[in-house]
Amino acid sequence: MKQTGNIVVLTGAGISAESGIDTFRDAGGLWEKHRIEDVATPEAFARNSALVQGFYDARRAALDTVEPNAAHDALARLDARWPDDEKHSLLIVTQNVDDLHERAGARRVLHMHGELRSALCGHCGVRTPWQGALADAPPCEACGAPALRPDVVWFGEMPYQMPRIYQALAKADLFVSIGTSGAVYPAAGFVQEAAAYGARTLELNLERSEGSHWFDESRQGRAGELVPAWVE
Ligand SMILES: CC(C)NC(=O)[C@H](Cc1c[nH]c2ccccc12)NC(=O)[C@H](CCCC/N=C(/NCCC(=O)O)S[C@H]1O[C@H](COP(=O)(O)OP(=O)(O)OC[C@H]2O[C@@H](n3cnc4c(N)ncnc43)[C@H](O)[C@@H]2O)[C@@H](O)[C@H]1O)NC(=O)OCc1ccccc1
Ligand SMILES: [Zn+2]
Repeated sequence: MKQTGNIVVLTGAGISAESGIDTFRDAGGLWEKHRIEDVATPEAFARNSALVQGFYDARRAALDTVEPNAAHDALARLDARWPDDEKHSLLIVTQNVDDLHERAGARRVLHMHGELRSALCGHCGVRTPWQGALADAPPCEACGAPALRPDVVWFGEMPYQMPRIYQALAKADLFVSIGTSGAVYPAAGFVQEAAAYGARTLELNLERSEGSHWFDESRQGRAGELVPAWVE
């Protein structure tokens, strides 16, 4: 059995569910209230930017009403004690656009689908930390274009930092997936990528995900219990 030195953790909406943030596909989830095509594609933004800005402004505002939960805290503890040297590394790749990993104290976090607390200029690409609404945003400070949009990856757009993610998957000894349904690519394909390079693969999820059969082991339950138990 390969010694566990290099760990990649993939998280999805399920890890933030116990903090009170809606998931996407569960009953009453975001995609029940909004059609993906209407709020999470570049075409939707071009068609009706006010609707899309409103969707993300509401989610950004909701961040002030929630706190990290025991699963975020446990990953932050792992991040604090796991070495970072030629034999050890840890990367938390999240599909989530919330800031709960960082608020729990985790540092080695990569937001592959972007962040609510950031604005992206659609004209010059400059990113600006953003707290309030974007609906009535001023023009971009860098280029003056009225083109500020949520700094999130929409369907059909390339996720962020893919080369860094594939690099980490290629050297991973252990790949752990937490709170994700495995319905959205390329994230849903990471387990196969890691397994192809010989990593052990573990799923921690409320129910078996669409890609559950790709994992060496799948544990069902709430992240708030499963993750602290796994980390300790
Ligand atoms: C719908 C799907 C079929 N479509 C795609 O995958 C598309 C198209 C596609 C690409 N490749 C393919 C291959 C096959 C088929 C389709 C495709 N992918 C794309 O468009 C991607 C971009 C996709 C990103 C879109 N943006 C998001 N988010 C940001 C915005 C926003 O947040 O609004 S996706 C968004 O939805 C996904 C939601 O999934 P989950 O997080 O898993 O949430 P979900 O609700 O589904 O599940 C929650 C799970 O938690 C569990 N759970 C619930 N409570 C708990 C609990 N308490 N504890 C534990 N578990 C729990 C539940 O049981 C459940 O299993 C996340 O990724 C999330 O970020 N871009 C792209 O492909 O670019 C080109 C490319 C790429 C690479 C190389 C070359 C070219
Ligand atoms: Zn600009």
